[in-house]
Amino acid sequence: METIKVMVNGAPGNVARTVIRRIIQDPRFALVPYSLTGPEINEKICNVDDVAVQLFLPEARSQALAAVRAAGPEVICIDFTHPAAVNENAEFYCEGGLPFVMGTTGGDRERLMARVAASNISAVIAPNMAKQIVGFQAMMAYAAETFPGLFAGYSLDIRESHQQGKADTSGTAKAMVGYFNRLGCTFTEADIVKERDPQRQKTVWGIPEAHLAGHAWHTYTLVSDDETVKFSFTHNVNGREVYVKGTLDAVVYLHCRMRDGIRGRVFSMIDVLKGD
Ligand SMILES: NC(=O)C1=CN([C@@H]2O[C@H](COP(=O)(O)OP(=O)(O)OC[C@H]3O[C@@H](n4cnc5c(N)ncnc54)[C@H](OP(=O)(O)O)[C@@H]3O)[C@@H](O)[C@H]2O)C=CC1
Ligand SMILES: O=C(O)C1=N[C@H](C(=O)O)C[C@H](O)C1
Repeated sequence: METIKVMVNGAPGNVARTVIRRIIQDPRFALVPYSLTGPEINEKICNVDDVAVQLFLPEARSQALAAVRAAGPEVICIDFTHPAAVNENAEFYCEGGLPFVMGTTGGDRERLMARVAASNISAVIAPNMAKQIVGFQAMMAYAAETFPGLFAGYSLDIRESHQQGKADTSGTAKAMVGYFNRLGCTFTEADIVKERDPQRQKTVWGIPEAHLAGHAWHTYTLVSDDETVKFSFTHNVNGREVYVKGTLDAVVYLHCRMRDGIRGRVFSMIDVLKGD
């Protein structure tokens, strides 16, 4: 069986390390043991189980590219880094001819899409790789397309809680705003209520102490104008494992699309889930 070569960027960050650990164990993949890292990182190596991953600071991207090229052709990159790195990293992938799965949220998303469209590679870009949440997004997309204005007149409340270090508002919640708008709700991304205080997360939200450092809780609540009807949708994730399977599915999907000769295309996780 042919293995897919994969570079994971964002080590020693939480999601990157979790993804690396699974890739090492999965015979479908061969880890390219290099990782773009953040400006605050002093270590040169990130050890994951018995594999040493060499870290490259943002200013050492050209050395990283040379190392990746030496690993052979057709390397796919996975990006779980930082919102501030999204566009620069996308530039690195597009210039380097490296198809990529972008799990990192934030950055200038329009510029990100346009850069891929103008490039010689394709990418999977999605704010959430958890397949069951992607399925929920697909349901929302169907409802928005099929029943526009269904919830006109309803008030909407969106609340999300993540670990204290999360730099941006939930990308998943932002994506949901678009569906709710098409369903008739007046709401902007700025209206999303975000929680980053561990004390409140524990006492008000009931988030288990063990997961204060890594969780993603979201609730969307709709109430009719006369307050006689209420809908509530919740997805609460503890830990990081749920994102890994979807991410690896995305790598396989992207590998196949590149083999099909498709270039300059941005795929979503809904595309990956459908497997079209
Ligand atoms: N799509 C999805 O399903 C999911 C997406 N995410 C997203 O993934 C991203 C990472 O999340 P998480 O692992 O929890 O975050 P962490 O903060 O744990 O890890 C991010 C890592 O990226 C590093 N980094 C910062 N700048 C750069 C850069 N220029 N190039 C490479 N690496 C850099 C950070 O280093 P430093 O300490 O120096 O900043 C840190 O080590 C976030 O945007 C998050 O929202 C998370 C979970 C699921
Ligand atoms: O930072 C996180 O943890 C997560 N980020 C993504 C987002 O911003 O939506 C996905 C999930 O919520 C976890």
